Amino acid sequence: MSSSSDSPSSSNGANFSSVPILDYALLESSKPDFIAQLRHALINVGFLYLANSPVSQQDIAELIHYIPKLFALPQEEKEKIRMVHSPHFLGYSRLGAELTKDKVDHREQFDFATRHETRWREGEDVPEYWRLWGPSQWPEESLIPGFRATLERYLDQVQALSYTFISLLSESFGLAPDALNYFYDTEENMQHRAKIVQYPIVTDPNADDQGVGPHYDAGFLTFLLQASAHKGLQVQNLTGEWIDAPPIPGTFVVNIGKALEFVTQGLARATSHRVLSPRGAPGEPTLPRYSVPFFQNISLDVKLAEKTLEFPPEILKLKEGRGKVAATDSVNFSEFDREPSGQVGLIGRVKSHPDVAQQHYPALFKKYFPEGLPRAGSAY
Ligand SMILES: O=C(O)CCC(=O)C(=O)O
Ligand SMILES: [Fe+2]
Repeated sequence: MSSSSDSPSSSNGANFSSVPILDYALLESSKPDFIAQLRHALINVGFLYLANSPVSQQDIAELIHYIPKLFALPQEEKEKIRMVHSPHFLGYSRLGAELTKDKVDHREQFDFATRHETRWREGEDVPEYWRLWGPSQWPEESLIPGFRATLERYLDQVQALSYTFISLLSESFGLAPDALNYFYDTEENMQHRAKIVQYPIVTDPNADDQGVGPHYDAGFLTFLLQASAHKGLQVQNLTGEWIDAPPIPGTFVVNIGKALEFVTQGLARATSHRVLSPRGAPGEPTLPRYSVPFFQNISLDVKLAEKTLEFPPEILKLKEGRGKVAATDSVNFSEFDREPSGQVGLIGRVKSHPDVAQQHYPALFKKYFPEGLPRAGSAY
């Protein structure tokens, strides 16, 4: 892939006006160039497109083909796998179930995750946050045959890519490829999450256009598949301007979560982003926008402040070139350094999905919602 926006010099260090495109094939032909472009994108932008990844394009096409069918399932079938039935916060969420910055997000979604048997057992002396991870809820196979196998195949591949990518990131910051392994558990004790999201078209010109409000992702890396042709995803640059990140077929959008920003001492930027609802102009298609974000997690038990990575001084200096990062609004993540990451994650989920918490985590529910169930969860 060639584009004027993929060279490190095309967006200046202090700010950015487009999201860089990295070509995974460059790893084979010229690894040092790939690593240099990656370093630039991580430090100065915090967002990048990844073209020619090893994830099978055929599997991606198959997954995309299933998405409208998933949302078109009878409402009662979707309700059968509502998130409220899952102590692992996996399953279906209706349109308008979540708030970001006190406004309703105009999206409907399913939360799925990579295969995992929960390690939490009732009555055993194990941390409650272990219960955060466990099996997904799947729609009835006969209603959408092959969907589960397709999604699992996709998640396996994105999971593998996410581990490779984190070792490339370590190299780009002058560390050994396995320097970040400390933050993961053994493979069978890890679980990563994904959502399949539908953003309906908003036709009323006066209606609010918040698909999802401005936020940071929480974990290490996000791999976003934009699964329809709509624009809508936007990324905030250092001066606060919103930059479009339109779908580019055959690519992932990769971005950094707050936990990775923390452990890399701010070298890898977590960048604020949002989605505007697609607008239905007369004569234009009325199909919704679809996306599939994959969130790479870290070990539930790890405390971020336990491990200080030693970056070469010349790498740390590169942060100076980008100027001051605007004040972050990271209320949700302030406990990261002191608490096990699973505890931080559990509290975040409880706040976002109070109905699930009321059902499965009554003590935490009481603590965070002493007045009872609010109208919707509030993520940020
Ligand atoms: O749907 C998208 O394009 C982005 C979604 C997102 O940022 C999120 O769910 O964290
Ligand atoms: Fe996000």
